[in-house]
Amino acid sequence: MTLPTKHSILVVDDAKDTQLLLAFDLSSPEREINCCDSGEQALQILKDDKVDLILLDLYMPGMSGLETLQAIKADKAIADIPVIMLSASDNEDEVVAALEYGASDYVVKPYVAKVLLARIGNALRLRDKTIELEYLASTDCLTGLNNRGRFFDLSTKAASQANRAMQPIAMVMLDIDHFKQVNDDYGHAIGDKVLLEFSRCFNRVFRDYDIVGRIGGEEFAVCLPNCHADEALQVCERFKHTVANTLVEVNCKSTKPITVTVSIGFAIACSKHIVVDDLLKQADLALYQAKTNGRNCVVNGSQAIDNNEESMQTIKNLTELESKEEQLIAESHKLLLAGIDIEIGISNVLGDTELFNEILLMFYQDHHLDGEKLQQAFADGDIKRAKHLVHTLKGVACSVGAMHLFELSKALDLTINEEKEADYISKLQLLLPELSLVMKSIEEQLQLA
Ligand SMILES: Nc1nc2c(ncn2[C@@H]2O[C@H](COP(=O)(O)OP(=O)(O)OP(=O)(O)O)[C@@H](O)[C@H]2O)c(=O)[nH]1
Repeated sequence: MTLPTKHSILVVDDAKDTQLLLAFDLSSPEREINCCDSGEQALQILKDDKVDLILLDLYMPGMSGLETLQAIKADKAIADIPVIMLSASDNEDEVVAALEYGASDYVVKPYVAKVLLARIGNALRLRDKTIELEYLASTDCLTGLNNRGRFFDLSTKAASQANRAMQPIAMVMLDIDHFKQVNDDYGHAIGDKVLLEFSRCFNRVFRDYDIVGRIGGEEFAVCLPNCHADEALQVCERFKHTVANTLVEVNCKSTKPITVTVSIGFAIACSKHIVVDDLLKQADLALYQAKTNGRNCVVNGSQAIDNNEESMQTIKNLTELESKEEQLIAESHKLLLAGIDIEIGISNVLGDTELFNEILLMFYQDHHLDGEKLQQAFADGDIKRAKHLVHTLKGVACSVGAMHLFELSKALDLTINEEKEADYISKLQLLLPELSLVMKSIEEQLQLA
C-alpha cells in the first residue's frame, strides 16, 4: 500500500484575499492547494476530485460553513476527509457545533501560519494512519487481496446492487490442489511464494470490478457482478489454464520451477433475493464436486437460470413462481431437521425429496458411527485414518445440507493438516455432539430408531 506523497488541500472561502493568502502560506512541494468560493462549489469539486483535507470558512453566502460541513459528513464517500474550520468568529457555541458536526479542528482568523500548518500536519497524519489501518484490517497481508471480512462486505454490497438491478451475479470458489504437498516438498516459504504467484493470476484474468478475496489458507473466492453462467464458465476455465501455466521458481538451480493446479466451483444467482452466504455455499459445494471429479477442473454448481436481456420478464415470473414453490415445499415437507438445512439438501438433488431421503439414509448408514471411529483413530494415533474419515465426512455433510457439521469437520480437517495435535481434541469435542444431533434427527425423520 502506498500513501500519497503529495496531499491535496481544498480551501473553501468566499474572500479572494483569504484564498490567496492561504495558497501562499500553505504551498509547498508536499501540498497542492486548490480554492473555491462556496460550499456548493466545494461539494461539486468533492464529487470528482481527490481531496485530502478541507479548510472551510464559517460565514459564506449561500450554504454556510456548518451546512457544508454537515453535507460532507452525511456523504459516505467523502465523510472521512478531515475538515478544519477557519473563521473570524470565536463564538464558543459555533466552535462546539462545528466539532460536534465532525470538524477535525477549529482555527480562528487571523491565523498564525505555522500554527495552522502544524494543525494541518496533525490532521493529515491522522488521516494517513486511518487509511493505513483500514487497509491492514481489510487486506490479506501475504497476497494483498481482500481478506475474508472485506470480501463478504463487498460481495454483500454487490449482491444488493444486483438485486435492485435484477442482474445475475456469479460466485466462484477456488482451492489450490494438493497444496499441502507443496509445503511438504518445498517448505512453507515456497508455499507462500506459490500463494503469491497464484493471487497474481486473478488480475490477469478477472475484470477490474470483480471482487477477489483470500478467504482461507489456500481458498480464494471471486464475486462477479452482472455475469452469466457461460461467461463465468469461460473466465474460470481461463483462470484454471493461467494457473496451470504459471511457473514458480523454487530458488534452487538444480530444481525446476513448479506449477500447481486449481479446482474451481461456481454458482450463479439471478433472483430478487440473492443471499451471499447461500451463493457461497452453492459454490463451495461445486468446489467439492470439482475436487471429487479429480481436481484441476471447473464445476457449475448452480441450477439457477442464466440471465440475458430478453429473459428479464421470464426471470420476474420465475422469481414469483420460485417463492410460491418455496412456500409449497415448506408447507408440504415441514421437515425441521435439527442440524440439517433441508433447503440446501433438497436443492442439491434438484428438488427431488425422495432422492434426498434416500441420500439421508445412506449418509446415516455410512457415517453414524463416525464419532466412535474418529475417537478410536485418534486414540490409536492413526492420523491418516482420522484425516480420511473427517475429509469424507466434510464432503457428504455439505451434500446433505448439514452445514454446521460441515464447518466443524472442515475445521478439524484443517487442524489435522496443520498438525496441531493439541487442537485435535478440542475440535473433535465440538464435532461429536453436532454429529450425534444430526444423526438423531435423521433417525427421527426416517423413523429408523
Ligand atoms: N505456505 C502456506 N501454507 C498454508 C497457508 N495457509 C494454509 N496453508 C496450508 O495449506 C494446506 C491445505 O491442505 P489441504 O486442505 O489438505 O488441501 P490440499 O493439500 O490442497 O488438498 P486438496 O485441497 O484436497 O487438493 C495445509 O497444509 C495448510 O497448512 C499459508 O498461508 N502459507
